[in-house]
Amino acid sequence: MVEEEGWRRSGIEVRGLHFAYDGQPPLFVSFDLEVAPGSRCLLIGANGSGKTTLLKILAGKHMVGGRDVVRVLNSSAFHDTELVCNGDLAYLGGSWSKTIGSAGDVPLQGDFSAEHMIFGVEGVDPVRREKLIDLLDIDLDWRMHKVSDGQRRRVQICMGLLHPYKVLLLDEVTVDLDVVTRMDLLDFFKEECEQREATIVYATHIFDGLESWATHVAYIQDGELRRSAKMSDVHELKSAENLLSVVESWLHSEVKRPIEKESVNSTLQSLKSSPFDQSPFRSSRHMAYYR
Ligand SMILES: Nc1ncnc2c1ncn2[C@@H]1O[C@H](COP(=O)(O)OP(=O)(O)OP(=O)(O)O)[C@@H](O)[C@H]1O
Repeated sequence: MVEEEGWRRSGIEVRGLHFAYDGQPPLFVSFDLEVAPGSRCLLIGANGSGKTTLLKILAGKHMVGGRDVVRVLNSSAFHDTELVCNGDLAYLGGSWSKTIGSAGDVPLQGDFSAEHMIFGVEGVDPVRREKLIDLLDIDLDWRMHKVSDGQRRRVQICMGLLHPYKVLLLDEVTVDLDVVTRMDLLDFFKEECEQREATIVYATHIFDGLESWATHVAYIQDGELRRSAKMSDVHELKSAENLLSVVESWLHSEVKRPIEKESVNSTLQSLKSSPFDQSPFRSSRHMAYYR
């Protein structure tokens, strides 16, 4: 996905990533990924393929080897904590109570108002805040313990976007939104990428409207990057009806690969007894650190 000279100074770069959950076989082995600044990259894959794990690694939530393995905005995603603290790197995930971008760990289900939550985030440009409240159609009087899942999600998204991030990692956050809000939000993201050269990686299983929204696609299967391309270079899209049918065909072809599955098993077997076993990556995964 290298598009311009010097993009490494401000994009995402993953080089030789190794990662395994404690006691599990490796999920990522020598994994590489590049995302140029200003990209809107769809992260696609079957359930369990590793999307959430990858986004959390990009968000600096897992320690993975040295400073050069996962670089975001030319900093180490894990080691350079100011990336998150200053709002440059934002992560919006599925949980209501986990970290919300730079807003920290905030529970979103107590007896308090949406206004209390949103206005509690410090150092925010009031114009940007009004724009987001309007875009997400948030009633500031909502009591957070009485709202619907979709309304709570809107408040979560609003809080996560209050600071003008440079890199935004989205893990299926639009799933509870109604179609109008989802499309308005996608338009907002597009504007952010085009006007500020923000970079977005978006993991989703909902493909409506994404053919023209995304600039790039990264498709992973069992922790392996199978495709990484500009949307305009995905030749199947030219003949298929929509992105959904293309992704469907990719997922179907995964199931039809028994021989490769065998080879994955033998690869895992050989990894267990390979020098990787003694590598620093192995020891770092046994010290698995989770933020
Ligand atoms: N905390 C954990 N401990 C051990 N294994 C985990 C943990 N979280 C995820 N996994 C495993 O890692 C693999 C990748 O999971 P991950 O959540 O990254 O997949 P995903 O692509 O986001 O899936 P989905 O589309 O269902 O959200 C799965 O096999 C899963 O079982």
